[in-house]
Amino acid sequence: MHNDIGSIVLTEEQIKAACQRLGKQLTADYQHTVPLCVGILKGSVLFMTDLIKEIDTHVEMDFMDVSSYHGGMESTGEVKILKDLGTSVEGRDVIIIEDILETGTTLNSIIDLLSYRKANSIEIVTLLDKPSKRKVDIQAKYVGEKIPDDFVVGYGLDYQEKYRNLPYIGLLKEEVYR
Ligand SMILES: O=P(O)(O)OC[C@H]1O[C@H](OP(=O)(O)OP(=O)(O)O)[C@H](O)[C@@H]1O
Ligand SMILES: Nc1nc2[nH]cnc2c(=O)[nH]1
Repeated sequence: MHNDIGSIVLTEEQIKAACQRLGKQLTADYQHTVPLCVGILKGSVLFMTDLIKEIDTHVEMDFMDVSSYHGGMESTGEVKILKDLGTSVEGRDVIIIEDILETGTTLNSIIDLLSYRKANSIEIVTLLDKPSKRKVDIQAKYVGEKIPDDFVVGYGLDYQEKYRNLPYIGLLKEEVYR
């Protein structure tokens, strides 16, 4: 598996530092409320578990599975809800936790849905942000790292469902795609 990686984009140490920094900001910003952290499956699982350990105040967690990618590398623009929340968001302060924000299609539809369900506030935390690929005007308040327009894998992010268990984020060698 490691042999398929051509270069590293974020090391384990850089990921840990990003989680610590974001965790501190969230601790300060959510002192007076108990936010509902919503992890977007499956990519955000590794990031969410590391991030919430760095939040030093009460939080609750739930998950949604919303898919706009179907095994390849390009967004189809279609968003399907595969698994919905088990918690009501009405009146809640929601923190959406994502591994990557790219076109914004996925988060845009989730925000629309949670607003319709009357969440009190909705903020986005994303480990990675690819602003150059944005199609929808959407910004994350909390960003781990801005990255260029390359397809990354690892730490939750897959290529054809593999590489999610890499502890760092990297680029695949060209030959892996052939
Ligand atoms: O900003 P966008 O262009 O919408 O892309 C970002 C979304 O794409 C990935 O999810 P994916 O649908 O691949 O599901 P996965 O997390 O289960 O791999 C990623 O986890 C984000 O949810
Ligand atoms: N694995 C992976 N999924 C994505 N979804 C949106 N961008 C990416 C990316 O760069 N890598």
